Amino acid sequence: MTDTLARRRGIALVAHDARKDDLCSWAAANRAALSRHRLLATGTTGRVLGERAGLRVERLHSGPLGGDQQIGARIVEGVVDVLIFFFDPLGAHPHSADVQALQRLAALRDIPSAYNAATAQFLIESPLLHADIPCRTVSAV
Ligand SMILES: O=C(CO)COP(=O)(O)O
Repeated sequence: MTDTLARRRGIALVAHDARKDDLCSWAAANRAALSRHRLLATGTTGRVLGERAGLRVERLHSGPLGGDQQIGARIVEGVVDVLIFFFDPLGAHPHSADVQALQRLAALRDIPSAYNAATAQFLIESPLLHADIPCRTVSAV
């Protein structure tokens, strides 16, 4: 299938502060592939992706202010096909309950999810992203 026929997916991008450099580097390296999709992100992540990777991103609220929950709601609404969440495995966060809830919904709804660049690369290169079939196998929970 050619790129022009590639299906447009909803890709949610989130990074904790300690991982924003990693996410921006990964996103900049994959800018062409990412820009074919509908991107949404928590507030600060969306801003830095725009500034540093040149991507057009729908920005929700900042994570600690409810952005993770907004991404979770978008998952439930069915507009997120892929979650890329570079969380900080070494730090404590005041909104860790929201982070857990987002990860739980992603698991519940069978959303392909990446928590690091290695897995994100698998997802962005997956033929599933470009095929006219659902990314997930669970259609209704
Ligand atoms: O805290 C976050 C995810 O839990 C990310 O939020 P920001 O993108 O606003 O920094």
